[in-house]
Amino acid sequence: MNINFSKDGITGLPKSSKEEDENDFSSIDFSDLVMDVEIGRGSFGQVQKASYFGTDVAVKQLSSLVLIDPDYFKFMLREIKILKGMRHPNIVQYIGACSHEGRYMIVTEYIKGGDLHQFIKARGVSNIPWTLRMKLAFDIASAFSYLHSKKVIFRDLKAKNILVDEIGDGLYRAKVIDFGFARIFDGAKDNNNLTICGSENTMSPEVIVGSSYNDSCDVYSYGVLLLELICGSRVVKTQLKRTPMNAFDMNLEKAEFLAPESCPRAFMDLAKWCCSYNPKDRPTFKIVVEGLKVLTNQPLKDLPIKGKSKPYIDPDEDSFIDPNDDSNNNENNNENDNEKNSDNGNNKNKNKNGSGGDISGSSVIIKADEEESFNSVVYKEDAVAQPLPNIDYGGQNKRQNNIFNPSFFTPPPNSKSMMDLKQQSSAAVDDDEEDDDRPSELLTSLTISEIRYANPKSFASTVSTPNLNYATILDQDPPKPLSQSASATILGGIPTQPKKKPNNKNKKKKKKL
Ligand SMILES: Nc1ncnc2c1ncn2[C@@H]1O[C@H](COP(=O)(O)OP(=O)(O)OP(=O)(O)O)[C@@H](O)[C@H]1O
Repeated sequence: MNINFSKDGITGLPKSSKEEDENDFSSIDFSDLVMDVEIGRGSFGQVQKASYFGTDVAVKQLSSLVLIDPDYFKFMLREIKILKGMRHPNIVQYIGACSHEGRYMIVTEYIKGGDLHQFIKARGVSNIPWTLRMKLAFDIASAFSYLHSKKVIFRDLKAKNILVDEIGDGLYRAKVIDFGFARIFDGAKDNNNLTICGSENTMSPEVIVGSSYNDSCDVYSYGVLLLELICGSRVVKTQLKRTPMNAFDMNLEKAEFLAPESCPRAFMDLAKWCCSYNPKDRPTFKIVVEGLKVLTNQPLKDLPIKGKSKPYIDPDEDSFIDPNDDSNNNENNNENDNEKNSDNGNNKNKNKNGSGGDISGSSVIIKADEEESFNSVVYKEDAVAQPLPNIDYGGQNKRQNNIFNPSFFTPPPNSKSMMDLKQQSSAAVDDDEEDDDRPSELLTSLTISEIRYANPKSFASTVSTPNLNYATILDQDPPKPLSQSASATILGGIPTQPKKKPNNKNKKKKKKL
């Protein structure tokens, strides 16, 4: 196995050929696994707990659809290729792979906590101490800083792909799972025409509109995740929903308004910085890690807080929200209620053994409709990458950028300045060979979430629906294929003036995928 040396030291993943990756399927003998209960289910198949020589492991089984579409196999091989090169305390540890009766499996360490989405939901975000929220944010940033240093883009960062491992009394560690969409990224060669993939809530604007993108798309998704840690997932999903009307830009003013008063100022600014519309304006994970290290090393009481929000007029709602009105104070009431009221006794994700899906002892329920927006989607973009549209906010077009190079992080003594770090981290790329990212026609006309083992009917109907793709998620009526012309359709709908109030009465029903 070759290690790729560069002038910065050892970077990149150990290289392996397709054959070597395929050979990994015999690195574990299936008969050595004692299979236990199902602990999760995703777009690619199911995950089961198992015992491997007495140690708990998680076994992700690829559905037999690999036999229909070799692209699944390609995604799985890529997951193996990337995972097996990873050694980081905040990334799930790969153990090996095997095949049995035509089913392919990836074996990783078993993480007993549930995912971050459930974690927030079960507790109510306002009950999670800021120190813990920032610690989890630090863990995730640390994992991603490592991933990006290995030239890996993850492309599907969302709360459901972060498991929260309880490592002691009240101590937690976040771990990144699910490298199904991860790929090795050669910036010079690759930043055009990468597959559009990710999850609706957290995809960066440039990915959604089919623009060229690079590893900073992960930073954007991380910013959305930070907003979930600050305001709660439901607030992000409903009140900060991004739309084609503003080119999928996040309304950071509104986010500022919705964030609880007690949120550390710097933590909020970090979330906003990561959600910068223009990828170049976002920090690198290296910078984020440095910043969060400073924040988490200080006593919470020493950190300036965000404080009361200024009055805010929501252009979407055309209504005035008074932050001093208690009924609007999400910190005191609605966050908790929002998160908990969504429980409806129908816990799709709860583990059969009571672990994983249920950290606090109380049931964790995810409504079916709520779960939809967390699904991973993939779409093949045949057209030339679209430029990221400019947005004119009528004199406020610096809205996203005015937090660039923020002064809130006080770098530790002797550390490099933020700008130095930013410049350094955009350093040379390695020359790792990577196969074409594009999936085949069959896969690309589907959302991966539709292709579930458990739902062969849905799969069959999707297969016979040509051009079902991301465009159908975007309130387009009638749904149009996101080919060259469809991209133009979406981009053409973007106003160059401040956002106008949409006519809610005539709002088209969103087509679910
Ligand atoms: N190592 C692990 N330890 C414990 N639980 C796990 C582990 N890996 C996965 N799971 C559980 O299985 C679920 C599905 O896993 P994973 O996200 O890898 O599947 P997927 O098919 O790639 O999902 P997606 O639809 O997000 O692409 C996770 O949400 C989690 O609950």
